[in-house]
Amino acid sequence: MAFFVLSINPGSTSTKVALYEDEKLLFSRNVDHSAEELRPFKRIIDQFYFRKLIVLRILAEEKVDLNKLDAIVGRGGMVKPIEAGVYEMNPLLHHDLAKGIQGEHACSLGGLLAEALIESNPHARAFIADPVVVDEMQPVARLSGHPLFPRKSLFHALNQRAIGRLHAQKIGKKYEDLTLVIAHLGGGVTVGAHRHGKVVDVNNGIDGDGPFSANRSGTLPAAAVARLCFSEDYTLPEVLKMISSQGGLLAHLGTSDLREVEQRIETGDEYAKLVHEALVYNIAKEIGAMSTVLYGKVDAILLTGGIAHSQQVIDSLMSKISFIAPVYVYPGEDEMWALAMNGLEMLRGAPCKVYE
Ligand SMILES: Nc1ncnc2c1ncn2[C@@H]1O[C@H](COP(=O)(O)OP(=O)(O)OP(=O)(O)O)[C@@H](O)[C@H]1O
Ligand SMILES: CCCC(=O)O
Repeated sequence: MAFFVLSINPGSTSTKVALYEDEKLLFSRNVDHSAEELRPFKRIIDQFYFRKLIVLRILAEEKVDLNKLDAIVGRGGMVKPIEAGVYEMNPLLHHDLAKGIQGEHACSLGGLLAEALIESNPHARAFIADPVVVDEMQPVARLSGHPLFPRKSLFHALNQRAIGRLHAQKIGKKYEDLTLVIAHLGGGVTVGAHRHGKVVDVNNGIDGDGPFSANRSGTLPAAAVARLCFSEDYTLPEVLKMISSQGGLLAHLGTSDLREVEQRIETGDEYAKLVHEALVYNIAKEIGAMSTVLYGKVDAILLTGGIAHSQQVIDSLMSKISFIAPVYVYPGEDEMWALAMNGLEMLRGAPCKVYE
């Protein structure tokens, strides 16, 4: 008997939905959200009905009967630090996703949407898989320069691991046997040091750590941020938004769409060109840093995420990092497939992890 599994992936700039019949993709849809469209929502949890309507509209257009689904797997979520794996929705997981106990991120809506959409279908199951809070960091990587501010593992765990596995499969090896630097270049940018199947260090993509991205600030000069916080010109939510959703390309150029930035460069916009160069420069620096975490013994550098579609970014990155290790480009992401396959494994009887 075939299983029907729906994947839902709310990203910071998009909502992606895909349906699989066992391993076969039936459809995949992506709806982009402009910064203007998302601006009215004070908190990400406030986007729940907006995103739910988008998913329902896609399902109606694709003529999908919710009662025919066996599982929905949502990307998750800012819950407790947990090991990699698949977790079935339960009341505690619902609570922690809705509250965003480690902060706000669009992906927290994934599990909540999965759960809400199976409400009228008692035979279906709702899961999250390899959430952004997967934490395998080595002890030395957890220390920042002050004990009050330990470094946290918050990254594109699902896609980084899926691309690591895909690459290993392509070269006929096991992911667990490789050392890889994997850079996810999307709405957020995270660069992970993967040592034999564990992500031993990674920049925290959302809290102001590492390169800036489409809409995140990345690392900022700490003292300048502290002064701004006490200037009384900004509230805490405003400063947090600056860091996690209104920084990067968006703050510099008023758009989080790299395609638009590249069009502006073509029309001679010098500032857009400088920001584009700075984007690449900072990503390259982080890749260099993660290569030292692996003592320079890097089997490959893998570039993935929406920004990896840009030939301009790839060419410019290559010139800075190809001396480290062979570079492979996997544009976009394999998250939809990874979500569905994780759900399928559970339906076929694999043990599911319990969030507690
Ligand atoms: N063909 C392309 N050329 C250049 N840039 C692109 C292309 N396609 C997408 N992008 C850029 O990629 C970024 C979005 O990447 P992506 O879709 O991976 O983000 P997301 O899924 O919303 O968030 P995240 O990846 O952090 O979960 C945007 O800046 C977008 O303009
Ligand atoms: C917290 C996951 C990484 C990102 O979206 O930047």
